[in-house]
Amino acid sequence: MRNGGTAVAGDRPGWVASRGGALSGEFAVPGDKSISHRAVMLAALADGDSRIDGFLEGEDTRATAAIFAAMGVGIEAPSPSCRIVHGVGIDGLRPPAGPLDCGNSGTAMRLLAGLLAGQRFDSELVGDASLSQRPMQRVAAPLRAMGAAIDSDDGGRPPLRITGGRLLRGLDHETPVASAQVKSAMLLAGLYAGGVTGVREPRPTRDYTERMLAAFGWPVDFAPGRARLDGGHRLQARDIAVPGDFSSAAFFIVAATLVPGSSLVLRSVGVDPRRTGLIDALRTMGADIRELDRREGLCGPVADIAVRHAPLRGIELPVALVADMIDEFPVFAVAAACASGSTRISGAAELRVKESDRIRAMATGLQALGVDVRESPGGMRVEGGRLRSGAVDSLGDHRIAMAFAVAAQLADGEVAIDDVANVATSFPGFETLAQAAGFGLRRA
Ligand SMILES: O=C(O)C1=C[C@@H](OP(=O)(O)O)[C@@H](O)[C@H](O)C1
Ligand SMILES: C=C(OP(=O)(O)O)C(=O)O
Repeated sequence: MRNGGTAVAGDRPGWVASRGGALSGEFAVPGDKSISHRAVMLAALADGDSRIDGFLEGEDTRATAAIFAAMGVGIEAPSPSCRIVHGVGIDGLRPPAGPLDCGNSGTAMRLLAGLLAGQRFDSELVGDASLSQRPMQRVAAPLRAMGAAIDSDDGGRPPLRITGGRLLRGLDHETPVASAQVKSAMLLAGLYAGGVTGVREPRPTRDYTERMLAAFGWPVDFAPGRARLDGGHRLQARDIAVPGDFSSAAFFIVAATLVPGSSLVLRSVGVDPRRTGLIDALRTMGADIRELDRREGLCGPVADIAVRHAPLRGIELPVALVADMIDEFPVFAVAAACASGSTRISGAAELRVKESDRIRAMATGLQALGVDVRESPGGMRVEGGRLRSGAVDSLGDHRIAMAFAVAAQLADGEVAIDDVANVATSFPGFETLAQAAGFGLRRA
């Protein structure tokens, strides 16, 4: 992790990626990032010990675990991807000795802003260079309306300084952007608030916070696009099995779809509809993707995903799918670049405030590989065609780096991808898994 925005020389490892061959194999991707963050948070605040299996050993989720350890929560790691969390109870967190470092993770910072607003002690949330540029006003403003004291810089960016000991009151809030992070921040503050906290969203987003709070015994009333809870309850420890992260599986789903002769099975992936808009989009374009052995999990259905190569044709992406594939646009842009005809993405301006400006990063990188791409404020138009060799900058964004590793599997020559260290924030072991599946990929 690069702390406090101080990237040091030699801290920009890169890849050289090129056509491998048909992709094959049956394997699992690491645990879901969103669920792993929430599992640590709720288990920390619960009464009793919780075991988390399938925990994502990524830098983002390890940062969250380290933050709770810094607030007095005992967390054991008996084996990789397993955590035993000794919950301290809803009011049991202790004041941290210094700033709490969220690293690269917007989810950690925004959810913790809500949770820490309700504590009796002061705290400060900091992040790396990328996170320090991301908008926090979207959580700070409604939390202040609940009575929280949160200080940021003039532009509403981190660090966030939170004054403890405030009496919070419930708020009925309509979020202007569809954001599970904003909704979750409100709900976590609502645990400590008097009265009812309600959130309504312009489009439904992932409801993991709601489902998991309910599973830990806190009464929550929720349906797609809305959630309500009141303060004054307690959380009971429980075990959590984290499914594979659909957003990590997405790189293999697109790669196997695009590379002729490919056939892959990805085991035990979370396929909740609020996450799988990419499957709907790719199927409309002609993809051959099947869900096998679908079973119910705590956070929605889990399935094995079978993908075979199929030629794609461009589409006008329905805006209704945007929130359900919000983290998949980098790799979706690659699918669009390899489809026949043009693909139009709109209504996705949120992509500009992720780990990088993902519209700009994908448009620039694809143009460097000879693709005809035109940016718009809320998306882009991509003309499908051949990809040639070239050099692209991931801008330190994990999903941009992995998306271009996929693009290289279709390119006419080598693709040099700069600044890939942050792949470890969400997908530790990507390189090894990708090589084993047949990717042409090596360290620069
Ligand atoms: O709640 C979550 O775990 C997440 C919500 C999404 O962010 P927004 O809430 O900003 O859309 C997503 O992009 C992020 O990777 C994880
Ligand atoms: C946007 C992402 O994560 P976060 O907001 O937690 O940094 C992501 O993983 O693509």
